[in-house]
Amino acid sequence: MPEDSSPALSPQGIPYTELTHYVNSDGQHIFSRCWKPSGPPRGLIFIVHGAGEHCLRYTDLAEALTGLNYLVFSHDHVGHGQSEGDRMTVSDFHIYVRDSVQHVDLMRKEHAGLPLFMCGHSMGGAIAILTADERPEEFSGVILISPLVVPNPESATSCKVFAAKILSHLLPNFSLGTIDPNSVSRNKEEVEAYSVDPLVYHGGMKVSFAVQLLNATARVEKALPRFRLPLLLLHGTLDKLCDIRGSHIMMETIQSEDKTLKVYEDAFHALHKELPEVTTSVFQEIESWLQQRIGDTHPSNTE
Ligand SMILES: O=C(c1ccc2nc(C3CCCCC3)oc2c1)N1CC(N2CCN(c3ncccn3)CC2)C1
Repeated sequence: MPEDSSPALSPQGIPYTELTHYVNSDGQHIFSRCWKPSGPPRGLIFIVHGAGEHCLRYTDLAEALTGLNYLVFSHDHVGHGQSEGDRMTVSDFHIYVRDSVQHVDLMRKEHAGLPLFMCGHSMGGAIAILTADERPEEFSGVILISPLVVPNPESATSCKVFAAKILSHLLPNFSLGTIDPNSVSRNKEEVEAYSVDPLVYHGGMKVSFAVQLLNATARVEKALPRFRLPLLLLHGTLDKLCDIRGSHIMMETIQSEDKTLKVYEDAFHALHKELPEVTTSVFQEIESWLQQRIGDTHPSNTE
């Protein structure tokens, strides 16, 4: 039987030969994106997106950072956006961490010696924490926007968790329903943009995926006492998806001496896609935090 010579296609039907990508250790094509500054980069920033979304949703943040001479890179996790894999499905949460470590290694080969920061949102925050736990020596700091650290106590009671784990074995694709984007951001334009984005997964969360998110929170809990990197945490008080309590627990548990928690009163989950006054502040906080921590040792940092 001749080998199949037709090019691999993205979920949207685009040949991967036309898309920037890398191939993960399961042979899956992972869509990747790099935003480059006009001049020599002074540092690298790896953006880690959350569940159901994709890396191109971080273009605004990436372009703000390239304007400050950072090189920004990201990818669509397996089963998300333009990467291969069943939609918002993963057999083990560690696959997201493994693929992130692979992308960091690929970028390190091209940009050795530059300080590297990670910025994760929601589930992407959990991936960032676990990636930092695997490769702490790689990173100069971590920025977390409403990270998934502990499950929301209302949505993950011990009874619901037990039921989810049983159901996950019997009916792994059973849908737990969808997230109402109006509960994630007060910005109606952002809600609309998210709701019509064809690269976003708009289906319900499978119970097997929710169990993987629970597994992630358990692994994060074990990793926190080992975390000692410089940290900027940003969280809204009215986050109904990832409880701000998780960020307070992180601040109390980690070994980092350099740690900052910026709380946004009355803000919802997607702080980087919230009301203009919130999102503007989030971008400014990130930029100034990076500015204070990027060593001036690198020639491009002497500007
Ligand atoms: O990573 C997540 C996410 C999604 C669902 C989750 N459920 C849990 C619980 C479930 C029970 C077990 C314990 C974990 O954690 C989640 C994290 N993301 C990224 C976020 N999305 C939401 C929609 N977005 C949005 N919506 C409106 C306007 C702009 N962006 C983009 C970000 C949600």
